[in-house]
Amino acid sequence: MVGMNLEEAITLLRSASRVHLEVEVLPLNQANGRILARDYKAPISNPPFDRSPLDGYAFKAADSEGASIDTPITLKVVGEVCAGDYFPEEVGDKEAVRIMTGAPIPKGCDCVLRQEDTDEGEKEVKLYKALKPYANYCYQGEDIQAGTTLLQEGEKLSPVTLGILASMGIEQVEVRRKLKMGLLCTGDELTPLGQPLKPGKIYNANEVMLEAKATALGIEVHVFRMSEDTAEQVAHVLEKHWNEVDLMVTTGGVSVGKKDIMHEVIKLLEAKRLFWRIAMQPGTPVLAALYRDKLLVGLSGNPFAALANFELLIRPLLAHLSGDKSIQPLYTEGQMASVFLKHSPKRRFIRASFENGKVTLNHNNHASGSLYTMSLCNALIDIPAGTKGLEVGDKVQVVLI
Ligand SMILES: Nc1nc2c(c(=O)[nH]1)N[C@H]1C(S)=C(S)[C@@H](COP(=O)(O)OP(=O)(O)OC[C@H]3O[C@@H](n4cnc5c(N)ncnc54)[C@H](O)[C@@H]3O)O[C@H]1N2
Ligand code: MOO
Repeated sequence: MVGMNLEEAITLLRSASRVHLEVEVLPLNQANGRILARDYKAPISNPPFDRSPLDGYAFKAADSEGASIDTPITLKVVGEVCAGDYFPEEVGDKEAVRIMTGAPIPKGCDCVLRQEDTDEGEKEVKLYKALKPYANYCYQGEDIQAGTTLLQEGEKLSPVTLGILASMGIEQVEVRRKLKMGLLCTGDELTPLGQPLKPGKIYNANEVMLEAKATALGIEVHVFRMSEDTAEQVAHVLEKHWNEVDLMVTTGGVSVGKKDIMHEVIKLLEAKRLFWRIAMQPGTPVLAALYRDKLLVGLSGNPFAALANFELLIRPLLAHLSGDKSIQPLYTEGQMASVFLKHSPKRRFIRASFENGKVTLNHNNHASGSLYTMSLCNALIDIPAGTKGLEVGDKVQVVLI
């Protein structure tokens, strides 16, 4: 079998390079999706005070004993408290305070009766229901106790965790800076968007696709271009921008043809080649090297192969380097709802749709140069080497993408 096992390649890349993501301090509204650089403890309790969960009346539960529709109990209303206010005095026996949802429960009260169970009186209130102590009573700190470890270093911030930090009055967070990935698409045939196609030329599909893919994973993508497709020019561009990124990904020029210049680029840079070729199809001819402690990974130029290389090899690497485990590829099991007749002498990944455990092939075009048929797909089927074909009902491993 030509090439390294995919999992071994991932392990090798992960262990070959180390990046240091410095700490940044960001306001909460810019920190969604970032990785925390330290633990966060609760500086205050939440709620910060005992509060009412209802609009009604607060009083001592003992004063409502025996109250019912037929035998109401009357209490004197000594004041009113809305959310945002507080009632400054202690409430005495046989007294009640008109209280709104979210308002602090005044001293001397141990329950809240909803206004629907009263006559909603202003000066006096008739209670139609007896309450037990601490009925309808939200305790200080029942959500979060001051001092609790809320979030831990390495956690990824989400809208919910940002909301929790905000509820604690925390304005800014210490997070790791984003991982920076350089992206350079090689190939003389590539025509920038907006320019007419000359004979033999094509538009650059990989650049925008991989930039969008990596950006969606929370990576800061730096796109580089070269003026001519020569090993010298590519080596020059990579060298020039090497310090701006944490790893560099290229596409094209990794196979065996005359213009497969990435092999020469590695030599010119005097980078250490880690491997060439992975035992997978598409995307076999991946080339990886280490240069000044950073990785250079050259993906196949064929757009579907570049996508498969990105999802299966680059994505686990980005998860490792960025510290964001949530961007790991998601493997699951599915059952074939279509047939795939081809023999797979190599480990093969084919595009498919995965829904409710069923794996469907939408078409027969699996060519690594065809991207269009990928547009309806959300998964890759991982077909082990030596598989004769897939029948309806066969169990398969799928990678969700
Ligand atoms: N004699 C052999 N020829 C090939 C072999 C082999 O083993 N022996 N391997 C084939 C396989 S498999 C693949 S995959 C390709 C990989 O080639 P490269 O990674 O070197 O890529 P290129 O040759 O530069 O391009 C391949 C294909 O993709 C198009 N392309 C390139 N870049 C882009 C882009 N940014 N956007 C859209 N399309 C792109 C390019 O025009 C070519 O058609 O090699 C096989 N050959
Ligand atoms: O490895 Mo290539 O991507 O099969 O076409």
